[in-house]
Amino acid sequence: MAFQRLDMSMFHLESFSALNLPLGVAISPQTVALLVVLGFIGKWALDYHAQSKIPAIGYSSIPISFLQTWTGSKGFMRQPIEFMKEGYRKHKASIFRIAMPDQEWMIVADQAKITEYLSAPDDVISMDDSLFQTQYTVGKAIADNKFHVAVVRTSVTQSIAASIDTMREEIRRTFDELIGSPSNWTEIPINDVIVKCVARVNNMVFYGPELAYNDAYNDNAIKWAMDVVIASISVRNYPNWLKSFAVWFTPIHRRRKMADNILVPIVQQRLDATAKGEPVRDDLMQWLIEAAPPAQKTAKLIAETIIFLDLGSIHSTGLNLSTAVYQLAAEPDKYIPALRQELADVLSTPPTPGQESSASPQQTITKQQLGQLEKMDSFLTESGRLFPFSLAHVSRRVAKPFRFSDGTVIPAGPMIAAPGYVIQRDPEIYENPEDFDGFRFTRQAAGKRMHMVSTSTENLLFGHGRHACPGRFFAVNEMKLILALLLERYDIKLIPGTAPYRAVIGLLSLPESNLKILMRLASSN
Ligand code: HEM
Repeated sequence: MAFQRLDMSMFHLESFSALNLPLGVAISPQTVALLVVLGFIGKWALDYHAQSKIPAIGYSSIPISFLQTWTGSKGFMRQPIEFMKEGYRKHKASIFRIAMPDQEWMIVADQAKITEYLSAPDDVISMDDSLFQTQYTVGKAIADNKFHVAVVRTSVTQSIAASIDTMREEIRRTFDELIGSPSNWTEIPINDVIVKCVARVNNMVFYGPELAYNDAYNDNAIKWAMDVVIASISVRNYPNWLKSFAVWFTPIHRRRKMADNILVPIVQQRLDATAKGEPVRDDLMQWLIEAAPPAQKTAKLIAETIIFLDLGSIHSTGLNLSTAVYQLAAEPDKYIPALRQELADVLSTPPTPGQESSASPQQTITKQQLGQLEKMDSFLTESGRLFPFSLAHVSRRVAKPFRFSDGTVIPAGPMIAAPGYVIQRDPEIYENPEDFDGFRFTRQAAGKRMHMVSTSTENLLFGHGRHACPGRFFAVNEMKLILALLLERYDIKLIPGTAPYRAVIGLLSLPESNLKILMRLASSN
């Protein structure tokens, strides 16, 4: 992006002004300035030549790169959804460009091309220099080591069935504490309840009671996500070598220190116990310790990985579920009786023997039964389809020039993404796509049914391809458990005169998280 280049040039200009070449040839500041300006113009010309083949949305027609992107970004920030729709309508079979204030994005509308760029090697189309600048906001170890991805995909997923009793117990405890048993309609800040519930359930299952019942840690983990967003926006335009320092001046620095203070001693205890061969909890902390490469097996680096996983798991699960609950509260009569009936039917059918070997005899619901809740699955999938968090999905950085099979070249530098929001509202893919149709997916033929955990280029909530979210199996079971207990225990509806709405800021689309709903004990309780 032009602004970025300009800043870099200014920086180089200052440091070169003191430069003396060998053999006593001194370069005057004027010469350096001229070289930098020529370099800037040359690079701009090359970039402009390479990128101008990709059609842009909302750019001015004046052929000056930074003026074009500046106009484009001003328009995009004002009407992001309209820009995305326009790009998709005009270039559905190809690629279009949009500008954000800090950088340019290549939006790949064609589904075959989405598959192509997702199949490119990581050093060409990279996840690392990502939207959240994780190597600076969370820590470099995360960017360098990916062992946690396999741990989540395998060990966490395999542990779901055995964790269900613990999860349900924590959900019940959180509901008792934060909602109680109101016999009359009572206003409840449901998003707060759900996010706290998810934080507590995850920390209990993954790391044990010491973290799950540490309010300071949970509170920090909940606020962590927003501070990472603020920090990533603040540091993105600095040169890479300055970003680690710039992060000190953002709120994430204080939060990271606080998390470290709590976490590092706990992880250290676990490392010591493991080294001495003492009995330890069989949980995510332990699986991470076991999977970490030797150089990564320190309390500091394991703690960093835990913080990163908190960041990826708590808010995404919480906000997705809150979005679905707002929809439920908007149309309680249409959906609540049918979802309760399905739950009752499934619970009255005993699990197939042998399929739930890890379920305890007193378990109230099993993983197998959660999998049979087709209406609930469809309801959650529909909520994710219509109300994703972002207008752009599977976002990556083009680290090296990338050539599509039709010859289109994307130069190194910009972000690349798929327009998930508009794809998921495409009438050629979904009938009446702008309507919330909670049981839409139950009408699909059994073998071809889209489920919440399915990923495809038409359903991008959890990403797609080899980096698709490895925690989605855990997240979906957790969401179903929370929703099932909510339906069993409470009636819900919107406060008259209110309606769920979303704030769209640039590429982000978030639910109004302060919206309260009315809740009371269900009439049958
Ligand atoms: C509803 C909840 C969740 C949503 C919507 C979600 C969404 C996503 C998305 C969109 C990606 C990027 C995929 C891509 O670009 O292709 C991702 C990656 C990831 N998610 Fe999730 N996630 C959720 C829950 C979780 C949970 C519970 C965990 C851990 C227990 C988790 C761990 C991860 C990890 C480790 C990655 C990085 C994968 C990689 O680098 O290959 N997520 N998630």
